Amino acid sequence: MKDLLFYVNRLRLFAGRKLYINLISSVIISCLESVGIYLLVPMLSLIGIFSAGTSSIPFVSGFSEFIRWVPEKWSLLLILSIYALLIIGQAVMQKYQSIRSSEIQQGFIRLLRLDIYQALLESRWSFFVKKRRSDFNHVLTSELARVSQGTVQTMMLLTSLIFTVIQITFAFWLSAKLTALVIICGIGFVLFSRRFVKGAKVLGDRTSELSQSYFAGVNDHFNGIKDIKSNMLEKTNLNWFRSLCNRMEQNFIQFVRMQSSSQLLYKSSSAVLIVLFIFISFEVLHVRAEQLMLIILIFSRLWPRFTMIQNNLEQIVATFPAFKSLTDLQRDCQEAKEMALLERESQLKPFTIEEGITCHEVSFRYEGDKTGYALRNINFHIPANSTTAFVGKSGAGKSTLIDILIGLFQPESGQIVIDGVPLTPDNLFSYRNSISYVSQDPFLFNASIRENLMMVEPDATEAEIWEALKFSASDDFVSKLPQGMDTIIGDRGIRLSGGERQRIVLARAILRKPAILVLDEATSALDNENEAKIQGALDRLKGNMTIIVIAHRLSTIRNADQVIVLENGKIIQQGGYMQLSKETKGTFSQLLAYQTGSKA
Ligand SMILES: Nc1ncnc2c1ncn2[C@@H]1O[C@H](COP(=O)(O)OP(=O)(O)OP(=O)(O)O)[C@@H](O)[C@H]1O
Repeated sequence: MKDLLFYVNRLRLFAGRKLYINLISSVIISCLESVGIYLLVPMLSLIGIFSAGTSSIPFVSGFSEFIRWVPEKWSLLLILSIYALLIIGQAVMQKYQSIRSSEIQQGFIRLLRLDIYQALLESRWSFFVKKRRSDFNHVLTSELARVSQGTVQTMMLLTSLIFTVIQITFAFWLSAKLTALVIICGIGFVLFSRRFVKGAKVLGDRTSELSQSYFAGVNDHFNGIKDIKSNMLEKTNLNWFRSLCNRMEQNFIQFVRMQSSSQLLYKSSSAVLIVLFIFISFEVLHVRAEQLMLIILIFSRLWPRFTMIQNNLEQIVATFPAFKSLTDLQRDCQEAKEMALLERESQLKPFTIEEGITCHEVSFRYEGDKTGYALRNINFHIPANSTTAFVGKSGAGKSTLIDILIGLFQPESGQIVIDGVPLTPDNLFSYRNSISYVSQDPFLFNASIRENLMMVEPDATEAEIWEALKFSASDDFVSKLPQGMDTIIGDRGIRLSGGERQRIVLARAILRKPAILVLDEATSALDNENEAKIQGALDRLKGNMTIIVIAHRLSTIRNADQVIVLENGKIIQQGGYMQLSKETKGTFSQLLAYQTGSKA
């Protein structure tokens, strides 16, 4: 409920004048409708259905006075024309009201989407390490749609309530006793329907859980489709999916069943109430026929509104979990926020490295990891424009150290110092903006090669792009593609081979002309020939750029200026390649022996 009110308030702040105009339109539409109903009495009495005694009804008496001034043969036409004008007026107002409503709704969805997307983009890397990606998809698609639906339902509820209050006021004016009777019955009904509202809440919670599992599952399955196929897991996954779909189907049917039962009870009890109402009005309260007719007309217009209020309430309650998911994610994002994008952009200053990067007494532990430190007391210096390679067995801490070096994680203790200045939130984004990072599993977008390259450097010239492609030994294969650089490469670059993907990502990294180039196993998918070409290109870059490499294949780091060997989160060896390869003991010589096939 608190979350819903928060979003309703946001809607109020966002839509402002439009929302108030809509609410005022609802008031006017309801008034026009009530006047239209009242006009039926003089109309029917002119036709001869009611006696002249109808003038005792409020408003009608005033109108009868007015009509007396009009020649008799025109009076019926006048009333009919006013009636038609009232209906046309209502229709025109309803048209603009529904256009405005959809403008408010769509604008509000856009606002929420942008808000959550920006908040996610601005969140720290550690936040993404903890969370499931599918949860973001789920909130951005399914839950956001439910939140917008819930907000609209709340607006509709408000409109229905305004309509109801106005109509009831008119009815009170007509006959206080009869209206009081109807309201008492209405209150009884609302109390009775509370259990349906509770049921809607339970089903709403379950819908949210199921749709979260659905998103997570589908996401996982299609990300891992190759493993599923190659391990013959299709049947297991299909069974899981089938069972989830069944549960979703049952949940939805249960919701509709509950809604239909509440409708059935509502309609049957309404019928009983109307019969009782008419009986009491005639036999006990001795109400006049025309008064009773007006009251019945007003309430027959109101019944669908009551049903709508009941439906709106159930649906709003069913969307409570979606409101909660959205506020939870927004709160988590807020906590994990690094800095507003705009602030960040204004802070980007040209960044160069004159002396080098120093890692001083850095220790790091993953959140909630009770097994210990991933890195402990790490110290080293990377001179500017040199090449440094990190090696070590799997799980030694190489990737974690790189994540700290590029500012994605903050060390638990110790610091990263650039040219004698510690890395702080003030210089972090300029520093990061000067880094090109190529990961083990590089990401390419489902777009053309040109678009993939230019997204990091929109002003790059054709010559610069080809130069980057040449550097990464990609120019040959790209020029042979059917559409050359404009060839679309599929999801994550699936239409390219692993080695081709790595080479395009390398070209993208180099196109930015970064101060620091970080290659995390970036050449692992290349054959010897292409690896040699890239090695040659990297050698040509030596002295112009600070290069940091993680390598499993030691042949790729022969020309590194220094090699740092990690084991269990600690530096155990450090020196030039030649120097370390001469040592007969230690991890480096073991790794070298495994790779050259000789015994350590
Ligand atoms: N997100 C995480 N949460 C908790 N622990 C993690 C996380 N990522 C890595 N670790 C742990 O931190 C340690 C260092 O991992 P890291 O990925 O840095 O090693 P690595 O040397 O890069 O390994 P590899 O060569 O296999 O990629 C390992 O013990 C690993 O289990």
